[in-house]
Amino acid sequence: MEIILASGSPRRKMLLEQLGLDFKVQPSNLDESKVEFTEPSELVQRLSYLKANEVQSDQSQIIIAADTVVSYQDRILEKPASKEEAKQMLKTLSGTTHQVLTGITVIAGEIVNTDYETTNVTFKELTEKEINDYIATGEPFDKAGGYGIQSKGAVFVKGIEGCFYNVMGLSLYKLLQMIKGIGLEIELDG
Ligand SMILES: Cc1cn([C@H]2C[C@H](O)[C@@H](COP(=O)(O)OP(=O)(O)OP(=O)(O)O)O2)c(=O)[nH]c1=O
Repeated sequence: MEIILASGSPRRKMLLEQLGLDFKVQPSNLDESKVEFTEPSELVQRLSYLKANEVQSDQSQIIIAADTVVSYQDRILEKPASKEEAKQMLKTLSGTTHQVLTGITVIAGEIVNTDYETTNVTFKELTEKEINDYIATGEPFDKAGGYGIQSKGAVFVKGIEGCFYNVMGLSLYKLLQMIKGIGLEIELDG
């Protein structure tokens, strides 16, 4: 069966490559702003499903899609659209613990499996200069919450509770569980 990663995220591609799987990348064109939700977990699951569903063109494919948001108290932080927004996000996250939620959908023919994973991330107190310097690296703009734990944003992270790869955008543990959950065997290359 052909495996398709329905994502334009270079991190998700890298993570899936880590498993040695043979797959194609086909990002979805979903307009993420139109989706209604009550809980962040509902949002990420729904978006992952809609992305996967949009890309599926053939019953013989296995489609994998995901969506990541940062949640702090009653706010949802997606990708910052401007320097100002990135600054506000990083100020919000400074010295606190927030949640990173990633919804994952696996579709194989008519079988659909959607689930999500949460990781708690604790940031150190950030100074104005640290925030400005970090924004100047350009890193925040394609990442939920305005930081990347896998790159320079790592220096802000005091600790995490849960799966690291979930913060990067795709928990490999969860994905494998979900693939097995729908009765598929994935062979990891030796
Ligand atoms: C919090 C955090 C997020 N991210 C990234 C993962 C996701 O790529 C991105 C959240 O945006 P998403 O909308 O989940 O994904 P995307 O737009 O990059 O790609 P696609 O919709 O095509 O699948 O934030 C990191 O890389 N590191 C981090 O520490």
